[in-house]
Amino acid sequence: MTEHDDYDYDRSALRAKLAAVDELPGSPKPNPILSVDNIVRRFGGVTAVDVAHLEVQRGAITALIGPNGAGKTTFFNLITGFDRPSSAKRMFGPAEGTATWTFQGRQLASTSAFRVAQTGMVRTFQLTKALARMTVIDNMLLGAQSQRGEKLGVALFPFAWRAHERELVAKAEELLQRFKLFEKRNDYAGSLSGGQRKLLEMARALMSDPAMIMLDEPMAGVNPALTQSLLGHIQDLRDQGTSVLFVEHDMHMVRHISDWVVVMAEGKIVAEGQPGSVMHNQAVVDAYLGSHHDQDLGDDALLDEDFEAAIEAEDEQRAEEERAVEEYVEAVRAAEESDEPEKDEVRS
Ligand SMILES: Nc1ncnc2c1ncn2[C@@H]1O[C@H](COP(=O)(O)OP(=O)(O)OP(=O)(O)O)[C@@H](O)[C@H]1O
Repeated sequence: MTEHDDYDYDRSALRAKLAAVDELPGSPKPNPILSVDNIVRRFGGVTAVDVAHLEVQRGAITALIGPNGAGKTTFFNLITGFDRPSSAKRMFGPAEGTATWTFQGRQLASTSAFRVAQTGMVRTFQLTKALARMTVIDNMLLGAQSQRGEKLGVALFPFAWRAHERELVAKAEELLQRFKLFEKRNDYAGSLSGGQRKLLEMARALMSDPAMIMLDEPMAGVNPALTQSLLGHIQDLRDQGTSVLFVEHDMHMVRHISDWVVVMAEGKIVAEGQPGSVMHNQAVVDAYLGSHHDQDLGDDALLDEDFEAAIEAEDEQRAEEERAVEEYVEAVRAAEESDEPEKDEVRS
């Protein structure tokens, strides 16, 4: 949770400010928590992300939408340190802009996922195989680790370390109660339903009191009974001081809870605006229609080739993501080990 004085706890005041923002790609915000410039990511011949400028308003629930393959997940991976931008392409003359992004005024380019989380920008990530084999409570404690390094003294004094551990378990249990997962605390995370996994991913991210939480498709696979409570949780987070950036295909959710919508297509930001108006924007209509009409559906050979390439890219993407999450978990564990006093020391 952020302690910034300039956080708009009053949502109508926030919306009034956003109503005055130009509905144009890259438009400046009155109080940005995140600002991104010149971020490009290519996979072979595909330019997955090519964002010239984007500002995300502090205190807002911002939705990032766009057709399949628009680059939303890749963009998330880049700014959270789970992926690296492609190096700037040298043209004749000066280099093409260098990727830079700042979060709460801190430069984050070339920062590892673990360090990014320590700055307060925390994303949810799916349960990889290793995480699925851990219990629910252990998943929660893992979520707290990005914060531990900052607690000076905890690493040095065993009594402080023990008290801190107790504090973390209490906090984890409180969050599990809030997300109705307490009864599952000792179950393997892999045994949870799709909706419960989403709740765990969110609860885990909240262990470090992030200033901004980033949710990748929070509604995917969630049954209707849980939808309402998830929406409620997200709005509560905002009201209590956490800015929210989320990727979602479910337009009902986007309209229902977001204060601002950013639209991506073919790697670029093509529109921004308030949820009630942005979908009428011509660039958005074109992006969504274009995504279904740009293939020659009569050419079976082309279709097969495209299909195979798409499947391959998806497999590669999944494997990359799994690798990045495992790397993150390793970094967390290494930090944990260096924090943890020797067992003898703890007993003494
Ligand atoms: N690791 C990878 N290897 C190859 N291509 C990739 C990889 N990751 C992403 N891509 C490609 O980059 C483009 C953008 O993908 P991305 O998943 O970021 O889009 P998206 O907007 O999140 O899509 P969706 O809404 O379908 O999840 C796609 O063409 C995708 O195939």
